[in-house]
Amino acid sequence: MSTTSHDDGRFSRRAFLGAGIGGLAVGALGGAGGVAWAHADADGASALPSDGVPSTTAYPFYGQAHQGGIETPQQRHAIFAAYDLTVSDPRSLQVLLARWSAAIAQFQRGRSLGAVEPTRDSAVPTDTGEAADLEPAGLTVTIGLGPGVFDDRFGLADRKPAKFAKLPALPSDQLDPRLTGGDLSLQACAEDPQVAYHAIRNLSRMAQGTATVRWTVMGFGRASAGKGQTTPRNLMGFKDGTRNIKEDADFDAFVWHDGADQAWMKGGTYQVARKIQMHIENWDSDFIADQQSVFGRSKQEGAPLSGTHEFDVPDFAKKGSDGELAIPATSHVALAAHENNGGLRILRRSYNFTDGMNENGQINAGLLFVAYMNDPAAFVTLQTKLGRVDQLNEYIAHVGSGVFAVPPAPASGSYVGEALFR
Ligand SMILES: C=CC1=C(C)c2cc3[nH]c(cc4nc(cc5[nH]c(cc1n2)c(C)c5CCC(=O)O)C(CCC(=O)O)=C4C)c(C)c3C=C
Ligand SMILES: [Fe+2]
Repeated sequence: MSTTSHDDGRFSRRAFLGAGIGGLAVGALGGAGGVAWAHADADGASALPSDGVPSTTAYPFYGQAHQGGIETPQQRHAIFAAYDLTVSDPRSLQVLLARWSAAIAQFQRGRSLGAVEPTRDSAVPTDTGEAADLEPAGLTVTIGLGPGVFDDRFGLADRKPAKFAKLPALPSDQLDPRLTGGDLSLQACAEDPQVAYHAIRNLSRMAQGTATVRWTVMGFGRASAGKGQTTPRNLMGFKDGTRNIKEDADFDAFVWHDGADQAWMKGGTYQVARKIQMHIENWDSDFIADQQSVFGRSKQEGAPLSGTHEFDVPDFAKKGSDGELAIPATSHVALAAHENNGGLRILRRSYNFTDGMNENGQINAGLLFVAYMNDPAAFVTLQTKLGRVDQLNEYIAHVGSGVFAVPPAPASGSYVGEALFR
């Protein structure tokens, strides 16, 4: 009996996919052999890496050392939103942070804000309802405070952490002002995109009269790996996140704020978000040797060009038989590696995004690069170097940008950032 079709001759979805890859596609390519995906199962059907958390997972919001969505195993989907505050009194900001915190605690438990179907005919539903029958899906919503929170509007200037400021102009920046900055940020991540969407939609609704959405990015697939997770691929087809921060000791050293200059930030961190457009058509027409040179890694395995396996430690001094460095000095990893940056490291928690096609029919897609670190200067140092000479620059453009201070998680009954106002 065939393992790829039903007895009645109907094709199963798996069989259809198998035929597409092994049959139809091969025919269309004039007989070129297909390559089995790393996770293909016995009958050739593609099985996705199964390292997402179960949909019933509900992460606690209160009483944690850190907000969720940072060290949390990276969920498959994300929506990032930056907001402008339209008020200028600290009380309104406090109320918004308190209301957001209470709502996020509900959402992370898989609950709605209130009745989806109120009993009174004239009542407007508090919750929009699209997550009513969905599981919590490992939702985390992370709140960040932009540099504007510490300007003269809210009387909080003396609470600004010493290292926190707007990002400076960086080499190769092609920032669109409409996708840049923000007084507040929300990062919603979940295994179900509708759960993340519901959170941002309802939190934005709650902000009416206090804050307006400035820019958003809808991430549809994780493009970084956390501890124990399979390394996913970005839209350039390369494994992304192989050498990410994964150990607790590295989180302590490079991610968590020690609260030394501002006690309210202890256990918090800084978030850098960049919307990075990819010139995908150019990339797709580049030859493989150049693609691998750009990253300094092989495409299929993700190995450093000095080695064989994904997790081999890169040898940046190794030369090939031609006398050239195996990992080019201007490759992305040679420039970004901690070995070549005085030990400096950041946590990457990025997502692929697509905005469809632009008016010229070109694919409008890229990387929602999100990174966490205990000093934003780490990003500035790396991006100053990358922006100058990274081979990758030919294929990308940084179009959106924001930096946010992320307070620790609130105690039970409190709210994110409460200690800032004490
Ligand atoms: C300023 C920091 C970084 C930006 C911006 C950035 C953009 C960016 N990166 C990729 C793809 C890959 N990056 C990889 C490694 C890597 N990238 C950074 C930093 C930035 N990347 C660091 C610190 C590292 C680790 C370097 C190392 O220690 O070896 C990799 C290789 C696999 C991995 O280790 O993750 C890929 C692939 C894209 C596509 C991109 C912008 C669109
Ligand atoms: Fe990178």
